[in-house]
Amino acid sequence: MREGHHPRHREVLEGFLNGELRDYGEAVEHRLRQLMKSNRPATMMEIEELKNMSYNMELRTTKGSFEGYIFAVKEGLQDVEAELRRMENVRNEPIYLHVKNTYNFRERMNGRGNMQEIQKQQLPTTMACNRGIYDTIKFRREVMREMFQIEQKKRIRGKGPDRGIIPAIHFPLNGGDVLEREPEEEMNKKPHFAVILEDERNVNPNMVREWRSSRYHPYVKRTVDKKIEWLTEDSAQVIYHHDKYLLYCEGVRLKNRVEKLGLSNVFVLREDSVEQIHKRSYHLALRALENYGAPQAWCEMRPFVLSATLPTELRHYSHKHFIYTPPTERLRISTDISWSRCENYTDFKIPMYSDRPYELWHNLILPRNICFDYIDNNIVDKVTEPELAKIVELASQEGNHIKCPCKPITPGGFANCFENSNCPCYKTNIMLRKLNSAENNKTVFNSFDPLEYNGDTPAYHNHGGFACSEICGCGGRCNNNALIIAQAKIFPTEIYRKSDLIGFRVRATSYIPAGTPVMEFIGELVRDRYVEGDALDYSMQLSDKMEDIKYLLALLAKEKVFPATFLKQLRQSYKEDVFLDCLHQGNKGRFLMHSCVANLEPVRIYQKSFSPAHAKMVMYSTKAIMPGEQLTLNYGSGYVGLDKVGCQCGAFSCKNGRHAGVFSKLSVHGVCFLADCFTAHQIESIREYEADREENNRKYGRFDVDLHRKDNIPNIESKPLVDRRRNNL
Ligand SMILES: C[S@@+](CC[C@H](N)C(=O)[O-])C[C@H]1O[C@@H](n2cnc3c(N)ncnc32)[C@H](O)[C@@H]1O
Repeated sequence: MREGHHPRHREVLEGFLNGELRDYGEAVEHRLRQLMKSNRPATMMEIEELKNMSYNMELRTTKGSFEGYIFAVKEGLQDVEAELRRMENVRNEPIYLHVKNTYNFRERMNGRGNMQEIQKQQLPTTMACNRGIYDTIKFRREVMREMFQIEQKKRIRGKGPDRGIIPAIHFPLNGGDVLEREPEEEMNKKPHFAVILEDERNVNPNMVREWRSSRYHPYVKRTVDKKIEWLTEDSAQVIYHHDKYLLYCEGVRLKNRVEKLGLSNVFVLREDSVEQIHKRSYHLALRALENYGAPQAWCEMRPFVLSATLPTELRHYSHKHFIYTPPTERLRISTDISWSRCENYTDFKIPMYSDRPYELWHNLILPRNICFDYIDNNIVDKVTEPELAKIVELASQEGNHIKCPCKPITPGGFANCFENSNCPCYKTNIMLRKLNSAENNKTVFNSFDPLEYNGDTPAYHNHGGFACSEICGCGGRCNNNALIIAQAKIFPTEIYRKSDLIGFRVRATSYIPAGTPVMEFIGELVRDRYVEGDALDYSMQLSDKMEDIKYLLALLAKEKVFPATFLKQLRQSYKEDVFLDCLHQGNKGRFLMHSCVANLEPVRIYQKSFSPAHAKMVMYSTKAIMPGEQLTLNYGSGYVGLDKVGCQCGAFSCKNGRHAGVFSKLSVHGVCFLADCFTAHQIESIREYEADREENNRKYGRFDVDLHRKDNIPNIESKPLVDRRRNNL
């Protein structure tokens, strides 16, 4: 190869000629034809010359390989669309769009602002398909249409400084290029086609920077087939220490993370008293019995009398050990299912394992539905959910949102918004207690104290909190933000499967105290009508049109929280039930299984305003969760997805379990009996955990060693048994 030549330049030229350069006018076309005729590869200089001629065309070469090109939309979009289709056919996969500078373009079109100002702002708008693969094409068309309309209004053919404002659609040639999306920070500044709720706020400002600079992993936005291929290629058999060392390490990891986020002075892993445990057990018992559908005979909670041993009825279902010992040899499918989203955080990774007996890396079979793109914030597709997108925009106007002016006492510290009667956010938080019909409802939604339900059994419409956010004076760093711990992702977890029957699940790999906001359930906000097919198994209801209008909106109206006009619009956003769909995009919440005695309970926490798009689904622990325990949710009695195989949760009071008959005809005292069982079970497990921790501390050193020492993060795993290199991807 001669110097200055690129092996693929000829291909590029052909591409230009056949496709995107067609509209660049005669001069460009003529030059191109000349070059083609010369029957030799074009030089870099010639390409440069062409680039200058077609002022808005950019050929990008990175590390000697042609990665993609930019179309300038000049005459019309039909050609571009035809080219898109052609490329999709050739590559047999959808092409994702990357749209730049459309905002500036639009501003200019509307004749607003002076050009220099607009140039200075340079607010690129990046758009990527939100609804996953199946809606790509639809979404793309919408974008096309919108751009075409803009283009029709006025055509700009100027040169020089104007060139930056021509809308360009970037069609990556290889999947890897997709990772060149703008950081989401940019997307949030001026969303044009897609509305992204929330910025990537985290409690540690340093982290935000790191986070934003992180790039997408090439895995993200691949087709499902490619993803399966990728995961299969990446899988490796690994050996772990066969004692509890792994769990000890996970404990250290948790501590490190708490420390790193500056939470160690405010958040403590607290253990409940026996009375508190029993109170939670009573709620668990009520909730477990809801699975039976029929009205139960309730009884007043009675005090728990600690007996020395577990009740015999409970013995058969409680494991011999509450603390799990990880298998020595495992098939690791991924070191981190959040991919490079979190690559800078060695402490925060979500590995995925297959622990099926006899499964080895060469006979690994993965189901398609494990493929998804990891996201941190709920998203709304402006095209499919215009109402929700609109209400988010409206809520950003003064008077339509709630924020506080509070400031932290010491710089970098936490503000005391909670129990500050002047804080509007705190007052709203307390106002929500009125949703609960219980007389003495004191359910506390603050940042660091364990959540305790008082009164009613938990349900969306009668329990919820309001949290400070980044628009407040405190920036959300205060004690009135129940989302802090969940969003800090301090609890290490792993995804694993043991049998085909129930697929992949989530387990905690460290201790989680009761009443803690463990994680958020993240997904795409969609209306009821879009939840179909596989999405039925991966969606969670976020708002209920009947209940929410009856309770939540009625309360907001009564308390005159918002102006009447906004309240009316708010009501519109509750016209249909809204779900969080995490089939294509979500977080680890999509792997949560159902249990008749679930250890997580979803609670809605609102921020800024009160539309479904402002609600966060936070998973609180209903009891102390032991290291290695599976994280579960109660899917509710309406969920029919378990009917095929029957519930496999294995809980004592499971509706598919041995004792189902007993629980369906439970006497008044049965609830108390069940609560007693749960309490005894928990006391035993906490006792075992403490003994285990003591033993680990003796064996491996203190748990609370100097957290800043690098060698404090032990190397928990040995090398893969088989060295496998990625090829052909
Ligand atoms: C949200 S997904 C959970 C993740 C899923 N196991 C996977 O591998 O992607 C829900 C599906 O998991 C299965 N599932 C969840 N809980 C179950 C249970 N207790 N018993 C049996 N299957 C369950 C059902 O097939 C259900 O439709």
